[in-house]
Amino acid sequence: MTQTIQPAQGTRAHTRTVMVSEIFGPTIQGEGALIGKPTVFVRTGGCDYRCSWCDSLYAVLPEHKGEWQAMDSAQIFAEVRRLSGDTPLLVTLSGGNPAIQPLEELIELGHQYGYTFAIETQGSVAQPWFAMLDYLTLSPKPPSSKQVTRWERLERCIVNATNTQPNHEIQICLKIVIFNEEDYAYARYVAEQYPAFPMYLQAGNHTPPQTADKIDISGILDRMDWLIQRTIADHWYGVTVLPQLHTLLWGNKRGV
Ligand SMILES: C[S@@+](CC[C@H](N)C(=O)[O-])C[C@H]1O[C@@H](n2cnc3c(N)ncnc32)[C@H](O)[C@@H]1O
Ligand SMILES: Nc1nc2[nH]cc(C(=O)O)c2c(=O)[nH]1
Ligand code: SF4
Ligand SMILES: [Mg+2]
Repeated sequence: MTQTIQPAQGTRAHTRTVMVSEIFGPTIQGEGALIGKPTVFVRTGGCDYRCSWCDSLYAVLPEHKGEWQAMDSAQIFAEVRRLSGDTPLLVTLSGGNPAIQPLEELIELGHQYGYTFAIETQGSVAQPWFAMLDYLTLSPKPPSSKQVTRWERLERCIVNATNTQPNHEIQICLKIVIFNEEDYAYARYVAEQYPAFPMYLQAGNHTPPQTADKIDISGILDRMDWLIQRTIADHWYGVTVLPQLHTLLWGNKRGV
């Protein structure tokens, strides 16, 4: 799409705001490659997907827009600094889909103060600023989500992320939520396409906030047990199988 709105004369393009659903932490990263690491989350509002089992619909659906706030990077970073007691740490950008927000300035600002940045995104929107990230988690959605993967877009995310400055390194991984055999087959396919990237399989939570009042931890652990047996039966030893640690600890609670 061509840019139709030009900033007014004298207006710096960097005043673009980010739609924010919540900023919280420090807590631990509960998922994937950085599981257990202290982090502050910046959760943006708005998503181009509607996963059937999404656990963060309050950051996805337009009816929650009234709860979101348009913030500039200085405001977001001030809140990150306040929460972290001015001590640099890992900032995790999630959502919604954070890739539809202008986050490059926040990353640039945070880097100046020693903060590092990870993003969680489904790989449906590629941004040039992915190359500025320290960690990129691509979480393409399996059939149970009822979303359709645009493979060329996932590929574009990787191309953009690897187009780094000479002195910068980014770690890329894949994380796929699994509910059933079809999802598992999808994950096998993705791993085959991208053998260079570590693959994390995440046991799905079938009781996200909108579908049940109470979380079914033993059901999630049963699914994880099945998933472990499934990978071992296939001799798939390069994979890592994980739960959502925050879900085991704190259930469907928000802001943790
Ligand atoms: C809420 S999403 C936000 C970031 C981005 N939209 C994405 O999906 O990667 C963050 C992570 O939570 C995972 N997730 C969402 N709902 C889940 C559920 N019910 N069980 C397990 N993981 C879930 C997503 O697959 C994604 O890896
Ligand atoms: N502790 C914790 N870890 C997480 N990892 C990914 C999350 C997300 O919603 O993106 C999340 C979250 O909401 N909380
Ligand atoms: S892509 Fe992520 S935030 Fe969007 S609906 Fe799916 S799980 Fe939720
Ligand atoms: Mg979550």
